Amino acid sequence: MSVNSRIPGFKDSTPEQRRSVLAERTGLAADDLAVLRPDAGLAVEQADHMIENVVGVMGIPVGVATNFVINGRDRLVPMATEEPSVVAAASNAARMARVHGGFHTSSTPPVMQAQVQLLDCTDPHSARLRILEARREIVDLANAQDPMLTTFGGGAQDISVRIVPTRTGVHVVTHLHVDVRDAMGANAVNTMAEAIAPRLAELAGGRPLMRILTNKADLRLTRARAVFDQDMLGGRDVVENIVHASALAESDPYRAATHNKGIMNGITAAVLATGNDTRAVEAGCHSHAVVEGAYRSLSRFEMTAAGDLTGILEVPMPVGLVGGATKVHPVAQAAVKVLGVTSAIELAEIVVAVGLAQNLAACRALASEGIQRGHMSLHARTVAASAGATTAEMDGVVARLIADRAIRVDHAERVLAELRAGN
Ligand SMILES: CC(C)(COP(=O)([O-])OP(=O)([O-])OC[C@H]1O[C@@H](n2cnc3c(N)ncnc32)[C@H](O)[C@@H]1OP(=O)([O-])[O-])[C@@H](O)C(=O)NCCC(=O)NCCSC(=O)C[C@@](C)(O)CC(=O)[O-]
Ligand SMILES: NC(=O)C1=CN([C@@H]2O[C@H](COP(=O)(O)OP(=O)(O)OC[C@H]3O[C@@H](n4cnc5c(N)ncnc54)[C@H](OP(=O)(O)O)[C@@H]3O)[C@@H](O)[C@H]2O)C=CC1
Repeated sequence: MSVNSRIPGFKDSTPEQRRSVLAERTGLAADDLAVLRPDAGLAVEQADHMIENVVGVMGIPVGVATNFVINGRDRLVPMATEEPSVVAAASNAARMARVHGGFHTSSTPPVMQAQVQLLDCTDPHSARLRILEARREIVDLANAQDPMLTTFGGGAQDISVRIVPTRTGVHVVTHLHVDVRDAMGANAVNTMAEAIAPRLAELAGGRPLMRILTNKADLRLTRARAVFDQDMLGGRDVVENIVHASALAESDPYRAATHNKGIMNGITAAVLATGNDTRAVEAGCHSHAVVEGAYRSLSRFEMTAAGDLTGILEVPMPVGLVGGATKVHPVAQAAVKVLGVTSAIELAEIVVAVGLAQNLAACRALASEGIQRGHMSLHARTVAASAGATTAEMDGVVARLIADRAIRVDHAERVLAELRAGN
């Protein structure tokens, strides 16, 4: 179903009103979104089947970013995060990209890599070639572990072998390249790694040790690109300043760390909402930011010939639609339905587009009025709640905090006391 992701005023509705607008815009039945209701969500009994020693469930806010157009299709994007202004920022940037066609994405095939570490090889360079000569045998042995994956058109495709000098000697490290289709793929490739390790050790004349995927999933890349409107950004000066901000993040690891955190604000929120492995995605993105030994920004912004701003982001994006928590967490299931995705690649491309949008919104704020106006005015609600404001008191306290330009808990407590005393 084609969605219209442009919902002006969505921000001023109540959660219940937003859920009904969401159902209407996506064509989903109310039941599909029932898990988002306050009395629903993940039950403790369900959680007890997901992790160990369960004692309860922790609720995380789930918002929906609006305005996204990705490869010509409108998307409403569920985002799970505790941080104020993140969902607003993503929606804001998507609005600025919309006028120039929104986001355009692409991906490599979903190839994950497992590593098998071999120690004590007396002739590591010859060992490497002996392993490569047995490529077909190793790939077939790996595929014998997961025949289902091959029926989906996936499975082990290739191997590569690296010689890694370490302080405990030279290690021969074999990478098994596995197309995991719509899975995130960690369990699948780890099983294959354990299965091929003995044969690799025999070929190399070494001892196998680590048999595990690498989260530096640089054969599973997803890219997003967009043009953001000069006028909506605030004019040519703002465009030029964002390019300066990008240039610093490309050259300075101190700035790059926060620039990339801004990207992950969007990526991690969308990954969490769909029940995917946020740690795997973050490890992949941050390891991908190291280029020629230096940690740099993951994205880049340039000015177009027309004076608008174009941004690109290319990162590993190991997310799945089958397996992991995605299939068992009810809210993740609802999020996947709202997204309307049917493949892991489709999900990955939406996630990376959100990361680019998040990055742009932050850089635009920083390159113009500064981050605090927007961020803190939304953070004021959290401050008011920390001071004990009820829902009925919230708007009054927030308005005073912003008017007094004092978005602090101690001031919120004073304001609350005044309001309650009838002043
Ligand atoms: C916060 C805004 C969006 C306000 O920006 P604004 O211009 O005051 O917003 P507006 O009222 O003009 O609304 C513009 C659009 O923003 C969205 N929007 C606006 N308000 C809301 C809201 N309440 N709820 C939901 N959506 C909202 C919404 O899409 C709206 O348009 P609509 O769709 O309604 O036609 C802007 O100032 C902004 O994007 N700031 C950036 C905030 C940010 O990046 N937050 C992330 C946390 S800071 C951080 O950790 C990252 C950082 C900064 O360190 C990274 C880095 O250093 O690079
Ligand atoms: N990042 C990390 O370092 C690590 C992460 N993990 C965890 O591993 C989990 C993800 O691993 P993953 O292998 O995806 O989990 P699963 O094993 O749960 O799911 C993958 C399996 O789903 C089946 N499947 C069904 N349909 C498809 C399809 N269309 N495409 C692909 N597979 C399909 C296949 O199994 P079959 O062929 O048997 O049907 C496949 O092996 C996450 O929970 C993650 O947290 C675990 C270890 C380390």
